[in-house]
Amino acid sequence: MQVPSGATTNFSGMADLHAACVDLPPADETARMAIAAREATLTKPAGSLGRLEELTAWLGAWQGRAVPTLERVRIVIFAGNHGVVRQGVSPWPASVTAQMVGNFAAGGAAINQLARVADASLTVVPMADLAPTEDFTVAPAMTTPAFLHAVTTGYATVDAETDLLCVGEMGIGNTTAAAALAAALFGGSGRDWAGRGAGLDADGVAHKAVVIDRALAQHEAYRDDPLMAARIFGGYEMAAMLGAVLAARHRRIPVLLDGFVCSAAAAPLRRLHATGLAHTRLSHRSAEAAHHALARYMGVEPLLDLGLRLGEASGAALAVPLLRAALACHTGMASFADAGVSERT
Ligand SMILES: O=C(O)c1ccc[n+]([C@@H]2O[C@H](COP(=O)([O-])O)[C@@H](O)[C@H]2O)c1
Ligand SMILES: Cc1cc2nc[nH]c2cc1C
Repeated sequence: MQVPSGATTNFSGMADLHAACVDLPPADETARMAIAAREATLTKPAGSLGRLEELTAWLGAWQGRAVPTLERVRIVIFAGNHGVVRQGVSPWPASVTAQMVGNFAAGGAAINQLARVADASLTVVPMADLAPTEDFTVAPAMTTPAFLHAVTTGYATVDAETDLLCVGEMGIGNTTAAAALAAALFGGSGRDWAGRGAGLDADGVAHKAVVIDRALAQHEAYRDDPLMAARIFGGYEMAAMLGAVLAARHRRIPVLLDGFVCSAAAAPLRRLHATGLAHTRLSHRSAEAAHHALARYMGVEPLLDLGLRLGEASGAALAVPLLRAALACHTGMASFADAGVSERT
């Protein structure tokens, strides 16, 4: 694991953060056009590598390179605990969050194996010493300073020398936070957004939906304010993911989002700006039932659909070899002219 770099951006107020979320740099369209031009010369029918072609162009457009690279792939996992766990919304005790952070450090988690396969570095950032947020059925999950501090921490974790960032999380109870945040951002009730999380049964999911409905009724301030919604219903690790995805945008680093929780954490950027998540791709569709709807609201199409419901950036890590394959084709294939292959009539 690597030690995160120190803070370079400090969001001192919600207005500061809001400004950073709406004043966003665009991709490098010259690089995108150069990649499309080379793609058209390669020995295959135009478009026959499907979404792989678009992925190469996306990588290069955000890296600002006509020849994209995947030398420095970094996975960052943020961990946090949730006060709403006391409402009985998870089948696991909150202590598992810290225990899994220990497991990440010891190399024993799924993500340690997947990061190695992806040839990616892995950084784990425990948030707020793993103290829980407030129970958001009673009070906002975070105070404004605590929320901004968590966003700033996530922002500072992103190393500018990164070719691709994979973002993920660990936090018992956070599928409830993600579901409540999704409802706050896109509408609907607890029933629409509550799912099995880390293994609830049907009765548990029904109870989780009631808890979410109570929380939505408790708060008003989130309406039409996506950042306020993230403060009220999110968590420290979710705020940090928001900060990391935002930092990547300002540094023009392409991002692979992970599952349901990661998507909900990043979703305020989509609500605040039509192209707020253009530098990201959704790595997979989680088995969490509402991820399908959330992806649709966010206007993103998952790359993989493997029935994963783990979190900890596992889906993002699994999509890295797919990007490496796309890039290998783009950089390694011969052109029609070089290979002496006839072009179509
Ligand atoms: O992000 C997802 O798609 C996802 C789906 C199901 C479970 N999780 C993980 O499970 C934990 C949260 O589950 P729960 O039931 O305690 O809310 C948390 O550590 C997440 O990383 C994550
Ligand atoms: C064991 C365990 C591992 C996890 N990894 C991410 N979320 C998790 C939740 C649990 C319960």
